[in-house]
Amino acid sequence: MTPGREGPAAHDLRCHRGRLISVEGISGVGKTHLTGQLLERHTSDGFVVLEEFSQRHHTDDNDLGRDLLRILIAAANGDPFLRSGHPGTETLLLLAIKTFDYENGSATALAQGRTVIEGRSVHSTAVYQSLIVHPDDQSAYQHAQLILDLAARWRPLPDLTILITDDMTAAIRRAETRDGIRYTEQQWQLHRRADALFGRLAADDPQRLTVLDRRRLTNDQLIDQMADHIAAASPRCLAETVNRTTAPARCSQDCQPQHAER
Ligand SMILES: Nc1ncnc2c1ncn2[C@@H]1O[C@H](COP(=O)(O)OP(=O)(O)O)[C@@H](O)[C@H]1O
Ligand SMILES: Cc1cn([C@H]2C[C@H](O)[C@@H](COP(=O)(O)OP(=O)(O)O)O2)c(=O)[nH]c1=O
Repeated sequence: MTPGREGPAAHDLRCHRGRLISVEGISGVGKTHLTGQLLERHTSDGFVVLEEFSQRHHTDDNDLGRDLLRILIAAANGDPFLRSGHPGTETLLLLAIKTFDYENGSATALAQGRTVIEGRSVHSTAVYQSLIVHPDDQSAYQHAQLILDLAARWRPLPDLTILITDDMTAAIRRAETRDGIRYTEQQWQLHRRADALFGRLAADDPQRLTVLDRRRLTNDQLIDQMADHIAAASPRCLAETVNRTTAPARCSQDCQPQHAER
């Protein structure tokens, strides 16, 4: 340690764990498709993919995260937005699932230096749960920040969130075709608000959230840019800061702080 200093300043901390990445965006935007193609092209990069939230990728594996998801889906009685009428309970269970993902799988993979990609992570919970609770967009936005802040107290936020965007109608129609369903007007409205709220959260935190717009990029460009952004992402050892409040740093188990190179 440098004489006369008590320790490294927060901005001097560097992390040795792997990168924690999430892929977010409204239904049908291509998260699963693009992540699959990314993995096919980067087989040697040691990526670990988690898609715990997905109701379509739901399997019978016996673990706590999937058990919690099963309970949520059963209680929601077919509602694609997992609404059982108890939004606080749902939100805490969804955050419990994401904390479980971290404790059960991601933490070990990250400690081994591997890159973990979460298909939908805490930003999805923040967006959809706050929209359900708050009919007005400003209150929903503030509530989303609270949910992110709460999440960051229990597990690290992703080092990088890739937000895939597209024409909203085209994306939702793809999800309808894929799932063989038709969303109601009220559900379309929720997708519309989710699209806007994801965008607002991304505009607030451009260092953490990168927007890739399918309207402006070819498929190959999208996948290349996802790979480039992931390669450039740095694992964060710093205390997570959301909405100007500081949650405890959660990376002490994953990495050793050291002096940054100057
Ligand atoms: N670039 C693409 N080319 C062909 N099909 C695509 C493409 N992107 C998405 N799709 C299809 O559109 C549907 C929605 O994409 P998906 O990746 O499942 O979205 P998400 O995971 O974001 O909900 C799927 O049936 C998928 O196969
Ligand atoms: C994570 C999360 C998802 N959802 C909704 C959004 C999506 O409609 C659905 C997620 O299902 P998923 O299978 O991940 O959808 P997609 O691949 O189409 O993006 O659950 C919530 O309502 N609340 C949440 O906290």
